[in-house]
Amino acid sequence: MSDQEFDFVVCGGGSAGCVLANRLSENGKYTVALLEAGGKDDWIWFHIPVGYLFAIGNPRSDWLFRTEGTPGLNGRELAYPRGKVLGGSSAINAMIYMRGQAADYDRWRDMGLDGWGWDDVLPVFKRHEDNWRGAGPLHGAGGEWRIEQPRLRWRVLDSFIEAAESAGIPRSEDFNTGSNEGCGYFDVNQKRGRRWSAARGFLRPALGRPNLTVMTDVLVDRVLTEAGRARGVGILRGGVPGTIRARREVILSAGAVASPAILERSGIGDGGRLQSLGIAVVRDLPGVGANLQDHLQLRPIYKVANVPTMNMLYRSLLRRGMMGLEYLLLRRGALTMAPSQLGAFTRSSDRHATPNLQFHVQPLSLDKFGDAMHGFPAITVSVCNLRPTSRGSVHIRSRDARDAPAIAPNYLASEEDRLVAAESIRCARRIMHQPAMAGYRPEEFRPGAHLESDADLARVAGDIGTTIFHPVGTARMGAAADPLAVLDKDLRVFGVEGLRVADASAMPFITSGNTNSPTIMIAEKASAAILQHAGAN
Ligand SMILES: Cc1cc2nc3c(=O)[nH]c(=O)nc-3n(C[C@H](O)[C@H](O)[C@H](O)COP(=O)(O)OP(=O)(O)OC[C@H]3O[C@@H](n4cnc5c(N)ncnc54)[C@H](O)[C@@H]3O)c2cc1C
Repeated sequence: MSDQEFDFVVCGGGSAGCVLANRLSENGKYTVALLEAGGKDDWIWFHIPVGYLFAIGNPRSDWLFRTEGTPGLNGRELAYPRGKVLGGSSAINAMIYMRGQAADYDRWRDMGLDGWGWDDVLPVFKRHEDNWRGAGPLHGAGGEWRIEQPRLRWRVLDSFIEAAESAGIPRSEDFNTGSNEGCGYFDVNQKRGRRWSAARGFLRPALGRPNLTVMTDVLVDRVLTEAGRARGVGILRGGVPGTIRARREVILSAGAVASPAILERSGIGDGGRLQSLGIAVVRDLPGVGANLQDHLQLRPIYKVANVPTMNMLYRSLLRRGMMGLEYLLLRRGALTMAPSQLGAFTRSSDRHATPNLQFHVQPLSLDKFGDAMHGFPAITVSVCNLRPTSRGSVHIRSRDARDAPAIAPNYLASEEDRLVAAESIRCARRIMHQPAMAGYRPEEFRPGAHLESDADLARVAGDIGTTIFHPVGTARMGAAADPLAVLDKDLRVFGVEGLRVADASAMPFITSGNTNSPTIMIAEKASAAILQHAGAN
């Protein structure tokens, strides 16, 4: 392939990459290439919300990564889904709109990252928002990122809100105010019953611009550097090597699994590790691929009676037909359903100043996503520790871009995380034992009411825990003196000119909630910093 040259080369067309492609091409002054390893989002299940059921675990849409065996999960390996298509993980995710807590961003600011406090990022969230509430002090309207209320309610979930209230968790009308404490239905990234991915929201409006080139089925191998400066990228297109040159900057937005892998293949990472793979060291940055954080969801399942759940509705062919018809005619009903509709945020103990648990309550149950639903009526009261203290890693196994990296999430490695796991199962039980649920005769199917001690609950957490799909932190921002920092506050890779990482990898600490919209905010701030720098040069 002959060399092509652009001002900016954006690697990865996911949540962050779609925002970067839009913003960097907006003023028409610069040429931009967006390189995506997956294909176009031209499959119906990228747009009908329940499509995640078919997209996760499917090579058409998912990288099909697997984790290493994890000691805290009693040796289990997990499927680790990541979107592989324009829109990235936002094309297959659960669509929950969540910013996190004000305290998350204030913590980033307080570690020396000026410009990342809640007061700094709130205007960024608002600017691209098109919230069903309209514009106000906390929300924006008219932007690219559409946010709606779910189009379906369930009696059993309404009762759960009442139960949470009597267990001391107040009702929440809005999880995105800076405090997400409370219980209520999640807002979702949908528009009139269709998924609203980053490709839909940010990329599609920019596609007609003559200065934006989108290339799909292009695997970025590594960043090409000359004298400490990024000059372009080496790619594989249909297995054929090629080069795309960057006049100004290369921006990695391949996500928290792939961005650190591209850095390592480029000679940017822990020097010793790179040398052992025969890779020449361009910059010794031991934080590359370290600091992996993710939310581990524990999935207590309760059998229930006297109330509809998806398990039973889905078994009936007639009901399924009706669901299809309802969607076609009204864009309503079960096909618009995000997997988790109801949320609750609370504290597992007084040790925490703000909620450290998030519940995702689902009117269905299954052994794991991809499996059939159980043949009995049940709900799942999934709960995760929002601020885990365990840290994992993502590292390449070889120099070959086609080899999947080794993902070691290291869940439940710390005593604190095991304690929170035990507390969170008890918290689920406390809510399910409230009078509002009594009419459904809830019966704990998993993990099992006989397990009560901290040690037993922590062990069984390892049996029922799985990812809630939020890996972050593998090329994190930090102060220059911080030995594990990879990026400065403007997302520039330390010691390599013309190279930034702008995606979920950049988070120093995981946000207390779902990570898609925080990643989109990061991409907005990266775009502003890149344009400012370009304007000054
Ligand atoms: C199943 C699932 C459910 C989730 N549910 C929610 C939710 O409800 N709400 C929420 O807020 N968050 C959710 N998340 C998390 C959220 O979607 C991610 O945090 C977010 O999408 C991360 O954005 P990103 O830009 O960092 O990476 P991604 O969106 O994953 O984008 C990375 C892109 O880079 C491409 N790429 C990777 N390697 C290369 C390469 N070498 N060359 C070229 N391209 C490459 C990928 O194909 C992909 O398109 C979920 C995630 C998943 C997977």
